[in-house]
Formats: sequence, C-alpha cells, structure tokens
Amino acid sequence: MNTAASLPYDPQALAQCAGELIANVTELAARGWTPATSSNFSRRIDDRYAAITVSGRDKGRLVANDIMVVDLDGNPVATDLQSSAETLLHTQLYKRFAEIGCVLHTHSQTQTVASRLYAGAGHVHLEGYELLKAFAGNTTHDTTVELPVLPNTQDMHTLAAQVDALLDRRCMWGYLIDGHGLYAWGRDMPEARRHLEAFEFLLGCELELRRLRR
Ligand SMILES: CSCCC(=O)C(=O)COP(=O)(O)O
Ligand SMILES: [Zn+2]
Repeated sequence: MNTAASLPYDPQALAQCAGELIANVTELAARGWTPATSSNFSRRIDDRYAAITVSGRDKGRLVANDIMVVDLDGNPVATDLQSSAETLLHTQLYKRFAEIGCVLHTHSQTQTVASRLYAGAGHVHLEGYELLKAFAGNTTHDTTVELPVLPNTQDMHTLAAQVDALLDRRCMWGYLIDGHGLYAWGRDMPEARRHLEAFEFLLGCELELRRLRR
C-alpha cells in the first residue's frame, strides 16, 4: 500500500485535478458528448505526472476512484487500475509541450458525423467565424483554422505518431479522428474546455451549412 508520503506526486495536487475533472466532465457528459462510456479526460499534475480517467468508466458518473495517475510515458503510477485505452494520445501532448495542462476527448454526434464527412479531405476548413477568436492566439474572425481529421486505428502508437507529425507542422488546439471523436487541449481546464466547445459549435455550423446548401 502507498502512503501519501511514499507517492511520487503531490496527493493534494491530484485531488485538485480530480475535482476539476469530475466537475467539468459531468457537465460535458450531461450534453450527451460522452455516450456509452466513451471519451477520456486528463489534467497535468506536474512535469512528470498526469491525472487521467480510468478506462471504461461511465464519464457521466465519475467519482474520485475513476481518476488515476500516469507518468508521461503513459504508465500507471501507484495503482492497479487501467488508464484510458487512449492514454498515449494525452501523454504525448504533455510530454512534448510543457505549456499544455489539460486534454479533453469527446464523442459527440456532431464531432463524429463531421469526422466521417471530412475524413477524405483530411481536415475541416474553418474560416470567417467570430468564434475562431475562442482559440488561444486568435484575435480576429478574419483567419482560418484547419482542424485535422486522422484515420482511426486501435494502434495507439500509430495514432500518436500521426499526431506527432501534425504537431511538427502547425500550431493547433485539436484534431478529429475518423468515425471516432475530437481531441482538444489547452493550458488549463478553462482553456481546453473553451477550445472543445468552440470546435463543437463550429463543426455544427459547418454541418448545418452543408445541409442548407444541398
Ligand atoms: C466505448 S468507447 C470506445 C473507446 C473510446 O473511444 C473512448 O474514448 C473511451 O475509452 P476509455 O478506455 O478511455 O474508456
Ligand atoms: Zn475515444
């Protein structure tokens, strides 16, 4: 058994991250963005560890036991619990960018439908929306954001390598996975959530425009 003194991370910092994750994920789940136990969420604890959801848990009913700690290679720390099947997609971002503090992954219908429609193009082109200012660093609607769409695979190392290659090329705050859902991140929970909500809204606009133009 691990006592608080023997843990390699600050248990109070974990408790704070877990509380923040539970409160925010409960709200996101209430919107229907995490159906059937899908989705996963994490928060950086420090420069070596992150708090992340346990695999397979109902994200609409998270409690403290549904949050565990992994190192930035995705290994569980001081627990027998199994972290999210997609842990590597979280930890690769924390490992590479010290400023990233929160990663949110959801499976809303809007995100999933958009990922199917734009998989062929490889990205969703977002342009001219006032809400583009929700993305950190954007100060005008008069700009473009290309949201990448990656092919889905159960091989997280393959998926992580694809993400890594994209991160080489451009500054970005999220990506879609075909037939799967959306990853979005930020420096902290409020920023990651703002980015997630902005992508959800803008993808909804694009889908509606497509419908109206048919
Ligand atoms: C039933 S959802 C399939 C797995 C998935 O895409 C997901 O987001 C949830 O996986 P986790 O292991 O994090 O619960
Ligand atoms: Zn998923």
